[in-house]
Amino acid sequence: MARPISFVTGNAKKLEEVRAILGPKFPRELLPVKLDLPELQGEMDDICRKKCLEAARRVKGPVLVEDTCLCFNSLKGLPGPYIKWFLEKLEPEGLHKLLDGWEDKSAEAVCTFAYAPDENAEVILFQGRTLGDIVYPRGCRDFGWDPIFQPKGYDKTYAELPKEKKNEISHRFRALDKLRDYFVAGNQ
Ligand SMILES: O=c1nc[nH]c2c1ncn2[C@H]1C[C@H](O)[C@@H](COP(=O)(O)OP(=O)(O)OP(=O)(O)O)O1
Ligand SMILES: [Mg+2]
Repeated sequence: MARPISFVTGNAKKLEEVRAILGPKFPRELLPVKLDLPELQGEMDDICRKKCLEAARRVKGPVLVEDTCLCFNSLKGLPGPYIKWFLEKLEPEGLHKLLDGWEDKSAEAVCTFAYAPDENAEVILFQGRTLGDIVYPRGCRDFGWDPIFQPKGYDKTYAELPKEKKNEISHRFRALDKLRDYFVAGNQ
C-alpha cells in the first residue's frame, strides 16, 4: 500500500474543493495538514516547487501543495501569484477597480498542484487554467475572489454558480484531472 499523501494548505476552502473533486475513488489517501507555508516571490512554477519542498522538509513524507494565481491579461499576468495579498488589502471591489482604466477585463485563473514523494525527489507539477472576465463582485463571499471571476461562456461568477458547477469547470478541477491521471496510472 502506498503511503498517504499529506496535503499541506492553510486554506479550508481549497481542501473542501479538492475532496469534492477527487471523490472517494482517488487511489491515494490524502491527509490534510494545516500549515501556512512561506511563499517566495518569482515565477509561478518556481513558487510551487519551493513551497512543495518546504512542505516535504516539514512533513517528512509524500506531500502535495497547491498554489492559485489570478492573472489579469491587461496587467500582463499580475497580480498572479500575489493575488492573496492584493485580495487581502483591496477586497473584491478594489481588485475589480484595478481594471477601470483597461478595456480588456479578461483574466486567467491558474491552479498548480505540486507533488513530491520526499524532500530529495523532483517536484512534479499539475496545472489547470480557466479563462474568464473580472466583473463587479456578485454572489457568495465565502471563497476568495470567486465573486469577481466570471468564467467564459457563463453569465454567473464562480461565487454565483452552484459549487458542483464550479467544480466541473474550474482551474482546480482541470489541475486535479491531470493529477488523478498520474496516480491512477500507478505512479508514486
Ligand atoms: O478557487 C478559488 N476561488 C477564489 N479564491 C481562491 C481560489 N483558490 C484560491 N483562492 C484565493 C485564496 C488566496 O487568497 C489566493 C491564493 O493564494 P494561495 O497561496 O494559493 O492560497 P492560500 O495561501 O489561501 O492557501 P495555501 O496555504 O494552500 O497556500 O486566492
Ligand atoms: Mg498560500
